[in-house]
Amino acid sequence: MRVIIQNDYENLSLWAARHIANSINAFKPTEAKPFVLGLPTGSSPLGTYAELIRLNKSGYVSFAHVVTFNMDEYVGIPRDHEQSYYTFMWGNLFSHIDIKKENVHILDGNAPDLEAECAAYEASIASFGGIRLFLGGIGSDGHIAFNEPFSSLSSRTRVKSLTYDTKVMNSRFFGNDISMVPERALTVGVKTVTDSQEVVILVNGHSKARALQATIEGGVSQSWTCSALQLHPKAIIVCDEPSCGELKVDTYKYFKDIEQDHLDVKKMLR
Ligand SMILES: N[C@@H]1[C@@H](O)[C@H](O)[C@@H](COP(=O)(O)O)O[C@@H]1O
Repeated sequence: MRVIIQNDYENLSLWAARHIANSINAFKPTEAKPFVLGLPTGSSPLGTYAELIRLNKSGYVSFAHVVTFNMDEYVGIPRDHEQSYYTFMWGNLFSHIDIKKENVHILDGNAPDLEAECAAYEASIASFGGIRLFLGGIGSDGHIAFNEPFSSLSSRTRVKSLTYDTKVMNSRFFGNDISMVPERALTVGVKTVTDSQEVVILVNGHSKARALQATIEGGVSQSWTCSALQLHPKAIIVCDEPSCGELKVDTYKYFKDIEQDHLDVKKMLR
């Protein structure tokens, strides 16, 4: 596992976006060989998306041959609801870049048969040869996508009931009214994420400090689904200083030292 510790959220976002853009450029995608990118919602990726938009508008990277799969979607709210992940993704990224509409994949939380929808999503990912890079965030209880604590570490895309904690956290987007937060979501599984060739997870702020500690220093456990990343051959955690508060001093120093030549976001622009 690599851990990139940036001073603040802005540099975390620049690092992640430039890493993604450089990965797309190095892959040299074409229509026949698209770059397959997994994407999250939430507040964590907003800065990364803003920088990806800027890099796209400046001509540094193109999404013309990028295929995306989003991590999750609420069940039972209309697609055009202001809190649907569909609305979030088009508002915060897709409408501002040169991606083709047909290359965007988002789970349909209103599908008549939710299980069939999830199975079709896994099949669609497989039809593109799997995901090349999965970008993710993390919940304060360590969930990735909506893989709540005690989700199987070999889980696949499925319907999940949201925990009370997650509903409380997400109620801030629903007028602070927990009863307005959907009870269920469709989500890719832990294994769907860890099957990707590379996983990049954004972790920022004090509220994520325990989750970061569990991700890096804890044992692999279904009680912190983020810990499954320890078994991944190419996982990168991009975090800020406030989220490092629960790490051992030695752990912190180790990653600062070993990554010291890879932290300067200015040097990432080619
Ligand atoms: N399903 C999403 C996750 O994908 C996200 O990582 C998490 C953290 O959100 P935030 O980035 O706003 O802290 O929230 C939700 O539960």
